Parts: sequence; structure tokens; C-alpha cells
Amino acid sequence: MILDAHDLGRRVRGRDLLDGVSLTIARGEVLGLVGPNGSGKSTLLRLLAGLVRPDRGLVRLDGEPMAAMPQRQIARQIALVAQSAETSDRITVRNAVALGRTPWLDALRPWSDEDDTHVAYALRRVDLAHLANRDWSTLSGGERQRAHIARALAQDPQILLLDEPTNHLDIRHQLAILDLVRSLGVSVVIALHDLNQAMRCDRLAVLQNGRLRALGPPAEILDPALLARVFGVRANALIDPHDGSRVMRFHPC
Ligand SMILES: Nc1ncnc2c1ncn2[C@@H]1O[C@H](COP(=O)(O)OP(=O)(O)OP(=O)(O)O)[C@@H](O)[C@H]1O
Repeated sequence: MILDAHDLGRRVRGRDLLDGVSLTIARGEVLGLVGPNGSGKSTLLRLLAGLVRPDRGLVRLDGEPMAAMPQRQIARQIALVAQSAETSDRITVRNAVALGRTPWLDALRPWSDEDDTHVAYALRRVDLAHLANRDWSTLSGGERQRAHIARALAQDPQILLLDEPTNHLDIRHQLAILDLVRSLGVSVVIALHDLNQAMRCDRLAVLQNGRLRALGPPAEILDPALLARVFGVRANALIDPHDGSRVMRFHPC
């Protein structure tokens, strides 16, 4: 499953939120979206998920324009975990995650053991199986975030879109979610603020003021000139003696 965006533009009240963004997400790759606050990352993810129509350009799923596809067909291929996803409070964690199965169900295909398996697997993958029977309203911020990710996994998508998924997570769960994302074998687009975490993506897309400023392997893209120009920081690279990986420390320019 390949997702490609061609010359995407989104304009609200005379202002370009996205302008001329083109990129292709290859099968199985993890593409990181980075950029300062308000650079257009969430807007781009909503367009890629088919939730918002572009004012210019188009999004194609395996070559087929998404604008012509029924929402249900899109939802069987693409799952989005939004930044401030809401869920009704009067629901158990298991039932909230089970909502991810909705695109696969209809009158001829009612809930089955297969759906239970997907939900149990998703809860296990985000380390929430022990909270399955809890009321959603009792979850902490980080537990909710993991439950939203579980719902997206239960949807069994080929393409997973994640908007700052590590936001509320403690450091162990941040690392676990990033490992999980890498291990799924599906295409992933993940908006991240932590540039050191972003270094683990296959490629990075850098947004600034709604425009794509750079696209490519993290080590090539995040050079000192770009970090100063786009993020307004000076970076010093250190080498982690544990595994030889490059770690950046940031300072104001
Ligand atoms: N419906 C809207 N009406 C007007 N402006 C909007 C609307 N939605 C988003 N914006 C603006 O568009 C810009 C891009 O927003 P977006 O949420 O895509 O940025 P972001 O890169 O995800 O930011 P952050 O890192 O802060 O989450 C912001 O300046 C935002 O205020």
C-alpha cells in the first residue's frame, strides 16, 4: 500500500496552512514529520487520512485518488491517532479499543472471535491488557494515549498516521511505542517534536510555514544549517558510547 501526496494545498481564512507539499510514503517505511509549532504537521496528517479535503492537489492510495473513495474503504487501510483524540467517558478500555474494528463490521460480517483477537493483540502491544475492563474516564493521560494507539492497531491498517504519539508517555513507554511502530511492518507517518527520536525514522519530512523544506534520511537532513534555519537552534552532536549512535544537544542560536 503506497500513499502519495501531490502538490497539497490547504488554505483557511486567506492563510496557507499547507502549500505545495508533495511526498510519497513507501510500503513499510517509517516517515517522520518534524517542524516547529504550527508548521502544518497535524494539517498534513488529517489530509493524508482523508479527514480533510485539500484545496489544491490530491492524495492517492495505491494510485487511486482518495477523494473518490468511500470513508469506510479508507478506514480499512489508514488509521490516524490524532493529537487530542477524544473518547466518550462512559466506556471500558476494551470497548474503546474495539471501536477500531468498526470499518470491518457490517450486517453480513458481525463481531466475531477474529475481532476479539485483534482487540486483545492491540491491548497487549501497548501494555494495557491489565486495564481492559477499566472505565476510560479513570485512565491517566499516558494510558489514554496508549489506548488510542491500541484502537488504531485494532483497525489493522496498512498505513498508520500518528500525531505526536509519545506526548504524554513516560520514557519507557516512549521507547516502547517507537519500537512497536518500527516492528509493525506497516507504513507509518509519525509527527515528532523530539529530534533525537526522529533520527530513528527511515526518512524525515521537515515542514516550516506549511511548506516542505527537506525530505530524506535523518542524518542527511538534520544538518546544522537546517536546524538553525527551521528550528532556530544550534546543535552539538555527541556519540553514545553504548551503541555509537549520534545524539544531539540543542542550544539557542
Ligand atoms: N481550522 C483552522 N483555522 C485557522 N487556522 C488553523 C486551523 N487549523 C490549523 N490552523 C493553523 O494552521 C497552522 C498549522 O497547524 P497544525 O496544527 O497543522 O501545526 P503543527 O505543525 O501540527 O503544530 P504543533 O507542533 O504545534 O502541533 C497553525 O498556525 C494553526 O494555528
